Amino acid sequence: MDSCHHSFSSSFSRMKHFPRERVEQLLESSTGHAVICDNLEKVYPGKDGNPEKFAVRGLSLALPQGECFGMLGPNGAGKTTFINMMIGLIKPSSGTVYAQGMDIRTDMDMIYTNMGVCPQHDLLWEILTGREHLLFYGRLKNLKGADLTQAVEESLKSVNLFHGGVADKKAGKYSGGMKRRLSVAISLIGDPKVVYMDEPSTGLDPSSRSNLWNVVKRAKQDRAIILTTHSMEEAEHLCDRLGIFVDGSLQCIGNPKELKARYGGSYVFTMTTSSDNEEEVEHMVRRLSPNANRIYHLSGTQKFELPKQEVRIADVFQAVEKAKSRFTVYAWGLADTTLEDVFIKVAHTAQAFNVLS
Ligand SMILES: Nc1ncnc2c1ncn2[C@@H]1O[C@H](COP(=O)(O)OP(=O)(O)OP(=O)(O)O)[C@@H](O)[C@H]1O
Repeated sequence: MDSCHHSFSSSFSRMKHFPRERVEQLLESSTGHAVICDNLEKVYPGKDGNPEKFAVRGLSLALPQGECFGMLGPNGAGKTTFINMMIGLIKPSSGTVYAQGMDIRTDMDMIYTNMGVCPQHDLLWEILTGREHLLFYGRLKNLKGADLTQAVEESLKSVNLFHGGVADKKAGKYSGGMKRRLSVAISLIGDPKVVYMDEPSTGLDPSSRSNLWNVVKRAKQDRAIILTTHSMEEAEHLCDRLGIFVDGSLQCIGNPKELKARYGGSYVFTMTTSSDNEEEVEHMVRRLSPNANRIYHLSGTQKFELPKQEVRIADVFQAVEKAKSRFTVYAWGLADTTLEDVFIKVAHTAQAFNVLS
């Protein structure tokens, strides 16, 4: 699917599904799309007088091998429902997914041999060691004998659970970070070509998280990874493309840079002075950018959004230098849009639109 082909206004419309010929073309193409979602839908039946719930509304997406695709979205957007359909835990209401060309409606048994899952909460046996977990899951992936032993050793080394005998300690004794790394290792054993990871680094300290990111980065070279996350930092670090999922549909797709360029149309300018100079600061900002929008104001500290097409960074620096010669500036800053700003903007605007419609 083309990246970020939506304009902001049209992003509210539902993602169009692929025409049948396009799906067939993708399935046959030699470029090898690891995952193709074709107009996938899930409607939960209404219960106790509540109306039915459209959790996923006609989602179409194609992922090439070697790509890590990130799903961002507010709580309840439908990400888990989407992943649960792809891993065969629940059946779609309509549409389907092809993983490595195999259909989840008919070939799930075959798909399992080539698929890895790292669930949101670690599903480990307290009394089994890390090595035993990997041996078990390796056998499920049809590994045997020397191949199995080698795959387990490599896997333990890749997630840093090999040295010092940790591999042979019971998982019940592992720290949170070690359990998470083991879950990721389990999802990657047997070299699956499609891997789903649900919030892989939630709850990890910064150093364990960075270790885990390295594992994921190495792993994505020759497979497709779909991960959900609430961490913008993680999304930016790991994902080649991101989709922002709101109320059952993808509102936009693109790489982090594209999304920021498309949706982050403003700089954020902050300045702290004494309260007596606040008005002067506001005048200065208005002269720089007539359509500036004050978004924060508290005892001398003010924050403005400056539309990018109106301001030149050099002019901002010049204006600040001038201001400094007239009154005391305690602190100031100019920041570009962050992925978090993009997420909040897209999610809020789409939710507001859905409420109105
Ligand atoms: N079995 C069910 N029956 C009815 N409604 C459901 C069921 N499971 C989920 N839902 C509803 O479908 C919507 C999507 O839920 P889902 O768990 O997929 O969201 P999510 O994006 O994964 O959220 P989170 O980020 O909190 O994990 C929610 O409104 C939820 O209440």
